[in-house]
Amino acid sequence: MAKLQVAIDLLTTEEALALATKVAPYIDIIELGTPLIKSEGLAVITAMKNAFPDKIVFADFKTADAGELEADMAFKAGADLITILGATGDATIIGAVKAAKTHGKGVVVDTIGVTDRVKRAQEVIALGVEFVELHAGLDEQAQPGYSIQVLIDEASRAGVPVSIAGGVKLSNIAAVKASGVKVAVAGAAIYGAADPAAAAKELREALDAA
Ligand SMILES: O=C([C@H](O)CO)[C@H](O)[C@H](O)COP(=O)(O)O
Repeated sequence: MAKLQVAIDLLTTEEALALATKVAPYIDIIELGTPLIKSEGLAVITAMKNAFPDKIVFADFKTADAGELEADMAFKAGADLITILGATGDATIIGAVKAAKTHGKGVVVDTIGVTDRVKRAQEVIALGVEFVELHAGLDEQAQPGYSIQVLIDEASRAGVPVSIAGGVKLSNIAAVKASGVKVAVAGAAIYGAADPAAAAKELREALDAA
């Protein structure tokens, strides 16, 4: 069964907790977006884990260096998963995996900025990461001609555990699931909806039905 992850790209702990409260019944993983963590610091991780101890709390650090140190910081604050950039060197990923093993937590590699996402996903899985996020970030999504189909095609041939992030919404979540992903990540489709709870419920139902 594919998991549903809500990516919270809001800027305050108060807003993030309010959104999570609305959508928690329908989602498995609560992602604290990079802008949110930069705005609120490690305290937002602790606040979210304390409020939702049964959810997987995902700290989108996008770490590029000092992997062991930054992962240790995130896990001590309450994160269950942390992202490390796939574009960085293996040593940073290996360090984060070491910290994850110490804490009994996990590392996700984010392929933002990686040219050959499938090749890099296959490489880093061998380093002990939980799964790889095939990710077109907000800036890449804004480029003319962007289509999530690229990520769906990559997931279909990855052959390793992956998630897709980059414009997941109701109209494409069945195709995202059919590609074999472990996790479907939806940000704006939930936090930008007029009724986030209804949007999360529809995505959950579509994911489970597909
Ligand atoms: O990770 C993200 C981005 O880099 C900003 O932090 C987004 O949360 C991710 O792209 C998912 O969001 P949507 O594309 O809006 O679904």
